[in-house]
Amino acid sequence: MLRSKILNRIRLLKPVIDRRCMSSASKTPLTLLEVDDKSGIATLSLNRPPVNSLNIDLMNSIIESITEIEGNKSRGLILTSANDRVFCAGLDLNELHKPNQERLKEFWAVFQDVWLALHLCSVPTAAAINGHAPAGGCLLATACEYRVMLPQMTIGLNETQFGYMAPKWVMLSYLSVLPRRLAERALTQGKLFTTAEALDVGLVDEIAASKEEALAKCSTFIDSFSKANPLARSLTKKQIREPDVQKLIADRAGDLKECLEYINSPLLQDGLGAYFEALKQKSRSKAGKS
Ligand SMILES: CCCCC/C=C\CCC/C=C/CC(=O)SCCNC(=O)CCNC(=O)[C@H](O)C(C)(C)COP(=O)(O)OP(=O)(O)OC[C@H]1O[C@@H](n2cnc3c(N)ncnc32)[C@H](O)[C@@H]1OP(=O)(O)O
Repeated sequence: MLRSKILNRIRLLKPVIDRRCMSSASKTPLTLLEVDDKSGIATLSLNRPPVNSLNIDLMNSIIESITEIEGNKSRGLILTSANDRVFCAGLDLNELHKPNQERLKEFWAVFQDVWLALHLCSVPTAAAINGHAPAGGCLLATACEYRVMLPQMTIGLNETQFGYMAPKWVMLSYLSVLPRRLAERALTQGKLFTTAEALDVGLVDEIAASKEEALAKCSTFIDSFSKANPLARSLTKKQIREPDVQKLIADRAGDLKECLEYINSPLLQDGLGAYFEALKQKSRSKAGKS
């Protein structure tokens, strides 16, 4: 079966699930996993300061946590952030800018893996988006089945704003939640939706006033499956998601090759360099360092 093939592959890649990746700087875990004894719902918090940008270690940690959740019979998974301002800033730009080629190959393969693991997770999944969720952050949220977002945040696939085109399978996540015409416009504009706009177009399902409320609303969504047989539910989810998943699985190597060429092209490297520098400059000005 497709799902078990992928999960087996993930397990082969990561045979020890209890050794969750640690941040090399602080030795704190990059994800925090808590399972509520009463509800059986697992909360997975991204914990890579300052902005939960996705590097190889964080993505591996997410995959390991999902594998653990599927193994420990949790009833559902809520994805959230340990940071009050940022859900996830997307891919770590350090991995994309002037990359080491071998590391870039590994990075892209793990990026594909994390999308597959979240997309095919057998238990109900919901994102409590308690901060900004640009690019890869939006991708994690849209791979979940339900989204609850805090006010005054932003979410969207903004790749064209920094000179990139989102890969085909990333676009599919958008198409699974937005009508085609709207997805096309938002993708080409690189639009970041405010929370209110995201609710209006259906990119998120609900707004919550606080993180606690967002978690509670995600739990209510997960509870809505209490009358569904878990196996039948997960097979149905898999069946619906299979065409999108197959598009990536059928050509992972081709996707990797295209991405490497694309990411390495001088024009895109220059654009990304300028974007990243502007981001650092903004951060320095905020801190009063310039
Ligand atoms: C033909 C085939 C085509 C195939 C396509 C191939 C390839 C396409 C690849 C493109 C895919 C991209 C997906 C991505 O996810 S790329 C990442 C995009 N992310 C963003 O644009 C977000 C950028 N960040 C922000 O907008 C803000 O940081 C914020 C998330 C809104 C948070 O704002 P704030 O709280 O004010 O924090 P700061 O801005 O001050 O940042 C603090 C700190 O963090 C650094 N940083 C922020 N984002 C990233 C990041 N994504 N990666 C690495 N570092 C990041 C920022 O520089 C500050 O650090 P310093 O203080 O050290 O400067």
